[in-house]
Amino acid sequence: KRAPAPPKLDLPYLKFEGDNSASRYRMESETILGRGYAQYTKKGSPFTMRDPNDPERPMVMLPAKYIDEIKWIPENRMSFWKHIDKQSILSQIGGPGITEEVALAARQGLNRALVYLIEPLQKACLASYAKEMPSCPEWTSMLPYPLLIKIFASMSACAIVGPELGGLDSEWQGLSMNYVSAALSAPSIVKNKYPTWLYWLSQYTNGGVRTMWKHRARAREILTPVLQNRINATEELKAKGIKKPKGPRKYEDGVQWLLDAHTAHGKILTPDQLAQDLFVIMTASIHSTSGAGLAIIFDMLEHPDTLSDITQEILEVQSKLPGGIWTRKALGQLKLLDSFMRESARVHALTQYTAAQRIPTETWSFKDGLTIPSGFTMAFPSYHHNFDSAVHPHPDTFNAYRHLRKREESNTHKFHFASVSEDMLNWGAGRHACPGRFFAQETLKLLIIHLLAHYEFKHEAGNEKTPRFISNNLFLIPNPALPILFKERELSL
Ligand code: HEM
Repeated sequence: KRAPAPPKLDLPYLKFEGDNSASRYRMESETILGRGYAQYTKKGSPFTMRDPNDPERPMVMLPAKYIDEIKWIPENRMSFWKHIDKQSILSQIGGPGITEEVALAARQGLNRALVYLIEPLQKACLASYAKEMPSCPEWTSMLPYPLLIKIFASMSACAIVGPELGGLDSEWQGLSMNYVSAALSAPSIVKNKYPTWLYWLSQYTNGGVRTMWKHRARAREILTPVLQNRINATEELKAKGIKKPKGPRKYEDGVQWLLDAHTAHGKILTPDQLAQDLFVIMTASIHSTSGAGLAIIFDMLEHPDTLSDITQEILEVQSKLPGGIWTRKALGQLKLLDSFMRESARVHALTQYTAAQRIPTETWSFKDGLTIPSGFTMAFPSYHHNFDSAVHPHPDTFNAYRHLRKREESNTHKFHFASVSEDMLNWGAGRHACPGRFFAQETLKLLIIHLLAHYEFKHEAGNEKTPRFISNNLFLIPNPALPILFKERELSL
């Protein structure tokens, strides 16, 4: 029996004149979003357009004024995870899904421990550069994106699985990266080949999905002793009557934080659940952070005028660091670099045209009467919000000092790269606002410090017309296939 057709929405529906095909949306959805923003959102009204993840229901684009009303509504009424499921169907084919414990582990465990993690992250960053970056005494052409992925992955492994598994050539590194690429490519193949009610079959018949299940099983095996170590360490503290130790515990890593989060919710963490939770953290973090990093590099090439000031700022802070070891406080002093990173995030919206996507699980009415039936995806057009002159004066100018000036003039605690604020919706909002954003901020800074200190980089002649950014449905992705020239330099930091 067919499900009843979803209700019709009494809201303007925007589409392309003439060719209104799915492939046109893939390349040009920004045009419709831009039109809708100018005509409706900017004036405080919603509009709808095709939802690339739902052929039956359009997506509702909301003005920013509605965000406060939904940002703290619990997940079971206003779901972010259902949006992720619609987008990637991962959890329907045996892949990992976001859970309360994953969010809690990142929000509390990771963010509290971040202050202790900077030194190991710096070491992992340097070791990974030494391994992955080819020698380049002369200008040498390279693809920066795979490099960024490898370096960020090895930095995050040291934080996520800790010392036993996080090493550079560890089995975990290869396994988890292979899992993430299978998990990113398998869903679209399954979506194209199977009807929704046969998705479950893909674990037996589809090579990519089978690979995911194989990696999940192996991860379960290698995580079993690591989890036991964390359980033992927690028991030891308990036996000594220590509830909250001063300073870092024996283990401060994803395995420990997930164990803490499960315990806090009265749940037992199994090795299989641990594998899934770690994989979802990696899936959420690797390409998003590497993409933001690549966008920053492209912007540094496009707007080199502030690079000498940024390098000078790094030199000044670094010169006062004992042993050249960075701390969270010292990274926080890189205010111009931070402002540059936030400006890059403003103009490229951290790779997504929309933010704070939510699906109401029951009919939802806003205070002014706007009513959205369950199952429809609502989102905020964050990219166009970033280019609204009422939000950011002279929005078409890339101004590396923009957010630094705002910090100086109004509030030093706001407008950092990782700040969630009304002027930038990229990190989402409320209970689901990205809990990994501070980690992304600090890892990107460490990565960029090393890059600026040891390399010059420039575009290759002849590729001026190659697009720097590519639109894909509601994503804006820095071109991963654009090579850049690198050359080693001696700038002593
Ligand atoms: C530049 C890099 C990143 C970007 C652009 C990004 C972006 C986002 C966005 C837009 C959301 C949804 C927020 C909302 O709708 O309110 C989100 C959620 C999430 N992110 Fe990130 N993220 C990044 C890095 C990371 C990292 C490094 C981690 C983990 C270490 C992480 C873990 C998560 C998790 C677990 C959630 C779900 C939170 C929840 O549902 O409560 N992210 N991220």
